[in-house]
Amino acid sequence: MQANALSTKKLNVYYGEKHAVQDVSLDFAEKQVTALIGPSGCGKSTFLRSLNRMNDLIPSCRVTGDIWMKEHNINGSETDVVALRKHIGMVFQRPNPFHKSIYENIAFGPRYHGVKKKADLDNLVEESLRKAAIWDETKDRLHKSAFALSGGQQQRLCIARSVALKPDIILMDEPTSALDPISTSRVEDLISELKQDYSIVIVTHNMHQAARISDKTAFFLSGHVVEYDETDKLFMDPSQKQTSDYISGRFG
Ligand SMILES: Nc1ncnc2c1ncn2[C@@H]1O[C@H](COP(=O)(O)OP(=O)(O)OP(=O)(O)O)[C@@H](O)[C@H]1O
Repeated sequence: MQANALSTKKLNVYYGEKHAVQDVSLDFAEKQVTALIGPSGCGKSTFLRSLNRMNDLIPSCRVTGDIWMKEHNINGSETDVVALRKHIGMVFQRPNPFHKSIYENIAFGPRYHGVKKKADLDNLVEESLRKAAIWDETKDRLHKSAFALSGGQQQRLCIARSVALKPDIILMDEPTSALDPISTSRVEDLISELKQDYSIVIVTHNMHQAARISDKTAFFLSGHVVEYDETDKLFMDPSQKQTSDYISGRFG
């Protein structure tokens, strides 16, 4: 049986009185892509952001329940969230490179975490850009601004920035929704390659995308998980009527 990279047990998320995520228990297998789908406002992003404690940054937000990474429950006050986010990286909907050079976008995080030698940083920059399939497009302009890259290239740079910290898990919140079809296809190919080394959890509104790139899919509705299964099974033979109504476009 495949080991889990991360598991939630009865995870609940509240914004003040609003109960946005309700009793969600999910296991994310190592080196697999798991897609979170569901209509707007059903709690996918809120759930995703809980997994690396990004919701801590929202004052009204409260998260209860367990998030297990190996034998550690990371949803506790003793968790060092900066160190945690090194293990669980995040890529956002809109590419958000730093106002720095391509090289510095990658080197910044590892340097902060203690990699000081230039040769080590050079290697890490190249390795990360290669892993994110953007080395060939950037190798001759590493010291130019990241903002000179196209949107699709910036998103692959952001993935490289995440990879440079050698995470175990990469969370992606609609990473292609701001991209054109060709850039989307490149990022999808990249996700399929990255799963050889990383466990990936991706929120997507695009059901074709979920079907193309994920191994497992969770269907969220009104803060609950209605169904969680192998992607092929969930799309071809869902066990819940709400799932079949959603994937056939009857609502959402
Ligand atoms: N910072 C916040 N403060 C208060 N309520 C919030 C906040 N962020 C999200 N919510 C509410 O929590 C619920 C879940 O939102 P969330 O963004 O997680 O849904 P989603 O499924 O990711 O939606 P979408 O697909 O539109 O991004 C919604 O009702 C939303 O209005």
